[in-house]
Amino acid sequence: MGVLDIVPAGVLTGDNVRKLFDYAKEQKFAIPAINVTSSSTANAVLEAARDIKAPIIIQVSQGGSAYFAGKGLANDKQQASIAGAVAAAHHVRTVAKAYGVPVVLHSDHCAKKLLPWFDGMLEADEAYFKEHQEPLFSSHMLDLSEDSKEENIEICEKYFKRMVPIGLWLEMEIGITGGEEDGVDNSDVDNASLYTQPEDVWDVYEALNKIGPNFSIAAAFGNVHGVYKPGNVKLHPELLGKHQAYGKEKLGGKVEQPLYLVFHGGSGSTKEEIKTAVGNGVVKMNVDTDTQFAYLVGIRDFVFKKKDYLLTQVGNPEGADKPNKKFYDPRVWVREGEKTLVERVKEACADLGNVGRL
Ligand SMILES: O=C(CO)COP(=O)(O)O
Ligand SMILES: O=C[C@H](O)COP(=O)(O)O
Ligand SMILES: [Zn+2]
Ligand SMILES: [Zn+2]
Repeated sequence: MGVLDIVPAGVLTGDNVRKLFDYAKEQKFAIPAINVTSSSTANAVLEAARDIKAPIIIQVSQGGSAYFAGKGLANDKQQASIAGAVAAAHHVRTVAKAYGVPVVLHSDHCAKKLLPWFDGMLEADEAYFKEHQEPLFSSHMLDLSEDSKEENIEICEKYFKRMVPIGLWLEMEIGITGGEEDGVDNSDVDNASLYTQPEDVWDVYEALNKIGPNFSIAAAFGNVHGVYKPGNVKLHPELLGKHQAYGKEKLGGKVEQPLYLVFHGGSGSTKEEIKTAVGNGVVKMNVDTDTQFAYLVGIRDFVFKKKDYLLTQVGNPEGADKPNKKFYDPRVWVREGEKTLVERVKEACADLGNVGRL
């Protein structure tokens, strides 16, 4: 039995998202969530998943969404981020089935000041639901981790009540991911906020579970966005086991790992840290910085290697009259970045045990 016996290929919504995460938890693997900024990066992620027969998560950040629509657009009211997220979603929906893999289509961190972006996406989900009986996206993240726990939970409850009837999954953050995300600079937050307490995770679970079961929690265990020199980041994925044990006890011992947990700041993590996290019920690991770098590598190497073919439209070491079109065509040099990105996505899947799962 594999994932395709449980859910179909293409973008998953509603209970299919939970079925996929349940299967992952049961089989002790997790799915990487790769941030994309263009059809090129989205296609490379799908290509990797197809090649290794794995489900995949594609996500857009608020800044990535704006980029998807075009940096030349104004974004003062989040209009570019809304349009870009919707465009990315339609693109992924259109091609995902052709790649033959199940896809969770997700939006990343949304802090309080970015809620108009969330509202715009939710309106697009509701409109899509009216026509297709499912939302446009699979899931969205709310990140009120900078606010008080009470306010964080309250805002999540409010949105989750609107998301449940149309079959949207909610990811929320409690405890803070360090580093930077969408202009929210968390590089100076106090150390305790980087490690969420089991009681706080339970409070979130209890509140949201009253509304529906389709939600996940990004509990902090020292996670930081970005890649820093070794030793700078102290990840404690074993703490996630404590959240699961606390939840199990509160639920009367009936459910072994009641929480769906999300690992932020996946880039730069060791294989061992990733393994421990997955063992403790992480079903999704976000990777952005490492895949950004991977996308550059292929393009960078191509440009360095073919430099003498890229300086003029006509004329290269093979002759002054030789045209260089087949070197500067973006389908050639951007493709080189796609190839190295494909390989990095495959590596993330392998680290998470997400290979040959279809
Ligand atoms: O958590 C992330 C996106 O939400 C990705 O973090 P990294 O850029 O550290 O991989
Ligand atoms: O939040 C972390 C992700 O890496 C998103 O980054 P971004 O806001 O630069 O797109
Ligand atoms: Zn955050
Ligand atoms: Zn993150």
